[in-house]
Amino acid sequence: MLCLMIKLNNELKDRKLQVFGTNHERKERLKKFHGVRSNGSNQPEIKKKVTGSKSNVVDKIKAMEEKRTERRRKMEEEKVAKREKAAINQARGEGMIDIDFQNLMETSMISSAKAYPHVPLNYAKIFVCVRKRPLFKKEKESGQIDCVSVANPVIRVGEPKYKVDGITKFIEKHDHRFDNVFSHLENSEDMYKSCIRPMLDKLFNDGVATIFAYGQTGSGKTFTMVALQELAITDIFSLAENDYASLDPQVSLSFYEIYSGRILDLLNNKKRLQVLEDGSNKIQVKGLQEISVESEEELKEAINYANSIRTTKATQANDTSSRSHAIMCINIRDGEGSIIGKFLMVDLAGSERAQDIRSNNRERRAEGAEINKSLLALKECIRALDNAKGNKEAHVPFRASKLTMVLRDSFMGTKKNICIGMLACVSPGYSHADHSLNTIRYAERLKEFLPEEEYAKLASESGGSLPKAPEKKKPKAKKPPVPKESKKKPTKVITRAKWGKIDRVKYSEGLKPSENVDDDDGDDENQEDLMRTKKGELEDWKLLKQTLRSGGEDDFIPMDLQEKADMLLEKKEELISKHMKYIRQVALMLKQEGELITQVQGPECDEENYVRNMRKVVKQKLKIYQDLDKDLEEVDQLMKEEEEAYNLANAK
Ligand SMILES: Nc1ncnc2c1ncn2[C@@H]1O[C@H](COP(=O)(O)OP(=O)(O)OP(=O)(O)O)[C@@H](O)[C@H]1O
Repeated sequence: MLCLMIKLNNELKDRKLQVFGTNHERKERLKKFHGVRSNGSNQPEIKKKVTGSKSNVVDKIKAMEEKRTERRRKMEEEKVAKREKAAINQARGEGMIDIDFQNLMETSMISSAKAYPHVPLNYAKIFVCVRKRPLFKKEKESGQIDCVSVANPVIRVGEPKYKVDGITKFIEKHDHRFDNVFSHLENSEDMYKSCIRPMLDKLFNDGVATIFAYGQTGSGKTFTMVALQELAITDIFSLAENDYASLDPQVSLSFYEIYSGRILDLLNNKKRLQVLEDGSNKIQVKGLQEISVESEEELKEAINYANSIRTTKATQANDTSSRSHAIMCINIRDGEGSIIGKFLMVDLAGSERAQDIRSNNRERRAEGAEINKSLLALKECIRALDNAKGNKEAHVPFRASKLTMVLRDSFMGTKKNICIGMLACVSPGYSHADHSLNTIRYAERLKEFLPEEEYAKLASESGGSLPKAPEKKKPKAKKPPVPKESKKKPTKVITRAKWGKIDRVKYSEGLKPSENVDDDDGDDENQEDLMRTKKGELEDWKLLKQTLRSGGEDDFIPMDLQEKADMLLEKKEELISKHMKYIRQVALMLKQEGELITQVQGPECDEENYVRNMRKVVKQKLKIYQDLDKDLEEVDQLMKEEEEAYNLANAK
């Protein structure tokens, strides 16, 4: 053992190796020096290992380099493709578009191959359609991308978004199904054929057909309504003169707008009207003019005129943005003058105006609050009607807003054939995606839609086809017609329109339109109706708020602000009408004062009479101004409260 150790030590020393450790360790050290593996083989174990790993690393590096080159090649290709696309966009006159989003959007569009033919909408009492307007040149120039695609009855909004990393772009797709949807390639005639034409027979058969156009400013509501009106008028006259000639139908028109809670007659110098509910629960727009028309041209001219004087304001989206709800009502009366059918087309104010309730301008806030309330009320009325499934006892909260109040007959009148159509209009630009989605969601909540299989069956039975022709450019809107006063042929005007029989008054050139209307101020019966109307409005609005709250739909509405804005608007209206009444009274008193002065300065010089009567006048005036001051103080206080509610809502 010792000998072995000495031998091993010597060998180790000869080879300049270290001599510590056990004999086994010494032997291993020597073996290692001679390149002998511990299993006894002569294979250079370690050497091989080193050589193997080196080749792996080289392979890996090579693969990585290849990948990098491929990645660079792809990036370069993408850059070139982007440059090419940008050049194409530029050549088309389109602005600086985000090419990534443009590419993503193009691959996210719904395929029109999936589209069903449009279904004629006489199968439903309530129908809801969506129309997408084309992207305008100036929108393309400003870098807008089309984010809306259509495959009837589905509409898809692609919402451009960033992932949480804040860099990666993606498109969130939102698909929604309706009764019919129309792409920008389809024109108003396509829409008319399936949506409006099927309901016109109802107008001659104890029916009320009401069409609404809903959507954001500039989405094409007025464009659609005007085109549909023109087409409908031609057919209404054709039906009246041919199919239903035996009824001796008479066509008449009324046209008014609701702006900031005020009802203004568009056929009578925007005269302010009142909506009142009488003792027998009939809703009347007091003093509304109804013009009896003899021909298609006369009707179109009157409608053009009314459309041209609507309350509008230029916005970024639209040169003439409507701030009011416009209600066109064509009445069909039989030879006796009784109404046999009504056709209403309601061009609603821009839906995003409802958000003006948060504006920093009080007037805009008041407009916004009113629009908000009326659009919510409209939604609830249509929904209630859909849920009622024909149950006449079901409560429809039509009194909740002026808009729904004047449309009572559209929801629950005595007519047999009621039909409601909602045409939701959307703008295609991606910066409007939010608004387009809001419009679509509003429209979607109005009714329950047919399951896809049933729709498919209906569509295949209808035999309709999907028109693809690009929309022809419509001629510019006609100039407002010559005011009625200077028209050569006098038109018949019907005052005090009633739902039943009417009394006709010849419209003469010398007569100012306002002279046709009664002034009901100070009328006791009127006051009673007014109180009833206000009470009904408050009750239904309260009910509507409860419904919204229970459905979790009031989260986004600053209800306190809405309440205060409503109260302020109401009080302001009351104040102004009182003030006007006082001015008339004071004017009478001034006349009386003048007479008293003349008398006291005259030869009779009855001073006692002068003093006695002047004191009466002064007392009356003091009372009037005290009353006025009280109302002014209330309005002042409400303005402060409304301002506080606004600050609170915006602080949330
Ligand atoms: N389908 C369409 N095809 C071609 N042009 C359209 C279409 N829809 C709308 N337009 C054009 O878009 C512009 C805005 O349309 P329109 O006035 O109808 O919008 P709106 O929704 O009524 O807006 P507002 O609520 O502000 O009144 C108009 O110049 C109109 O001619």
